[in-house]
Amino acid sequence: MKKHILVVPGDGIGAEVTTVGKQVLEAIAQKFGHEFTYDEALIGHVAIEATGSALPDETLTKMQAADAVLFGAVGHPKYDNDPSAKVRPEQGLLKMRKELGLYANLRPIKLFDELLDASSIKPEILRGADILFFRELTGDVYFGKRERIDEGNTAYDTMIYSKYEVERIVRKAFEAARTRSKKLCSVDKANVLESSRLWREVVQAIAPDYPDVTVEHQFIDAAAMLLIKDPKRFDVVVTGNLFGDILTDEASQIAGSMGMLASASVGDSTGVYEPIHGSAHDITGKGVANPLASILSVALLLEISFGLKEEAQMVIDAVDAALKAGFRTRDIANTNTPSDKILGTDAMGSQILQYLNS
Ligand SMILES: NC(=O)C1=CN([C@@H]2O[C@H](COP(=O)(O)OP(=O)(O)OC[C@H]3O[C@@H](n4cnc5c(N)ncnc54)[C@H](O)[C@@H]3O)[C@@H](O)[C@H]2O)C=CC1
Ligand SMILES: CC(C)CC(=O)C(=O)O
Ligand SMILES: [Mg+2]
Repeated sequence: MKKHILVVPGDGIGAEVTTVGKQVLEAIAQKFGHEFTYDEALIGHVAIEATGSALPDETLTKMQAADAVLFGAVGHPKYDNDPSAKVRPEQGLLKMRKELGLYANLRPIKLFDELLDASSIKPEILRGADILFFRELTGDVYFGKRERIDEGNTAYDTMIYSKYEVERIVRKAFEAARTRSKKLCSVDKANVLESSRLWREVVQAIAPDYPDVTVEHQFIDAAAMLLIKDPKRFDVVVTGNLFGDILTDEASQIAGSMGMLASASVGDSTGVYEPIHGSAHDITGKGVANPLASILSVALLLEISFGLKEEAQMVIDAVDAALKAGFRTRDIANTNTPSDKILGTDAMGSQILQYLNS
């Protein structure tokens, strides 16, 4: 199979982990006789420095032309601590999602058995947890009107959803629920927010089209609590952009670390595959970032954009094998397990490549 992949490392550890992700793609190409070609493009802080824009036109054009995008992360402490900055790295990410029509962000939360002890949640609560989040990605408060008024002393952001935006993501979630345990949980704040009441109305209207799927509704605050109390009660979860952003960072603790969670952003055109984590300033440049989220994003890319199920499974098996052999990056190491072999980013990548090349 011939495919063209655009690698967009972005900022901070984004560059460190996508380097490994690309090596994994190439190892798969070699093993299975595929011809993958690659290009790179700028986004985020590095793009602002080079061009003045967080998403240069050239990057967007390359994204539109690619068969898939492997994305790292954006963000720089300079902006986090300067609320007045007008051009910001995160604008590049949001614009990319909007321009490419990436309205569905799939975030699988799957705990590898070997990491049962890496989480701060009790193993008996965690064992068997397997959740698929559908986070709406091009609407909500991230895209509504925002403004400073009252001479800068007051600010507002608008949480806004249209029916069609809710319907398309909810239908995707129902379809996925059909292929899993036929349970869908929709998360909103319909006891307070009008946009959430619209969300719930749409879910209720669509539900009869999927009579084989049992639907439950949870308010975001209760859902956040239940996720930790009893993660196994969830299977497919669908929610808005903001709630999905927050809930999935929380859910990363079910999988052991932010460094374990991959995602697929899909919709109207090229799919973008990205870890759920950010640029992680606190560990940038130290060579300790966990590359497994990027590697598992490669597995999603292979399966979803290219339909290469066997290749995707081999990547997951490689991650499983490395964990079974006791290899850990710092974030998933258990200080009580002396047999853990703690590796840096590249060395963990090498373990995965060794498996794929064997
Ligand atoms: N998709 C994106 O590009 C995202 C960008 N950001 C940006 O990233 C910057 C940092 O934001 P934070 O709130 O610190 O979130 P973050 O996700 O970058 O980091 C949160 C914590 O998780 C750890 N962590 C994250 N990824 C890891 C990995 N692969 N291996 C080991 N540990 C890992 C970090 O060291 C940090 O302690 C900000 O500028 C923010 O705006 C944040 C989230 C998503
Ligand atoms: C930086 C945000 C715009 C994105 C984010 O936190 C995410 O997509 O998980
Ligand atoms: Mg986030």
